[in-house]
Amino acid sequence: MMSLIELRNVSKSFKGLSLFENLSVSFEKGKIYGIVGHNGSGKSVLFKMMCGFVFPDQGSVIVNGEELGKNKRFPENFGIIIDKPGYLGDKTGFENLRYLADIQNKISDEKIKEILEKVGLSHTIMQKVKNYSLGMKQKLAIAQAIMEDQEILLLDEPFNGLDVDSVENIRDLLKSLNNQGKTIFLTSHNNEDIDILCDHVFRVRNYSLEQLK
Ligand SMILES: Nc1ncnc2c1ncn2[C@@H]1O[C@H](COP(=O)(O)OP(=O)(O)OP(=O)(O)O)[C@@H](O)[C@H]1O
Repeated sequence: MMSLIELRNVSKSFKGLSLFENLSVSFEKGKIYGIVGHNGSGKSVLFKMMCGFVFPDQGSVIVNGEELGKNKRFPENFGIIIDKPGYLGDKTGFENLRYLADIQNKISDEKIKEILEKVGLSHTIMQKVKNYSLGMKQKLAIAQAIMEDQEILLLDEPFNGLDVDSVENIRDLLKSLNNQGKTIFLTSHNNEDIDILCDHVFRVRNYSLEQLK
């Protein structure tokens, strides 16, 4: 079976800080993958290379059979949370999603409302994002990542700042997206999230990925 995403002999460093050396790994469609590792080990950089935000110094990243950076500058089909997403503070959560949706595709207002409901933000629809709590911003980031029905989700710390019930809700949401065939990659410093959700788990170690599950 063709891999969904393959990294071939990838090396990446920043100003003498080596993060990956000759990393080769492949990921299949339809799974939930967990990526764990120490602060600063390179999890976010890995995600950025997988979606073409950052290019490896050496080696290649192949998504759906196409090498990133060759013909494809930017792969479609990724829903992404990496770093803190920049929002327009003076706009409501709804308006922020509306704005992002207009840049990319056409999404109906109903669909945006449905997504806000799914992540647990339907009651804050009239509230400005600058007044959102940490957890509310995190839910908005999740909404942004999933609203276009993207096939591949790269979610860096999706549970950050969420209360217990919200963690449950988002876990269920991710499972249902996975049941619909989406491939999900997530990082977490919480082992329970990783254990409960992930089919496979990799740890960033020795400038490479070590498979734990
Ligand atoms: N554009 C960049 N320029 C220079 N250094 C960078 C750049 N991007 C990342 N780094 C460095 O690469 C290392 C890995 O960063 P990364 O964000 O991938 O870590 P992480 O594993 O996601 O950490 P955390 O668990 O804290 O989120 C860090 O030391 C970071 O400072």
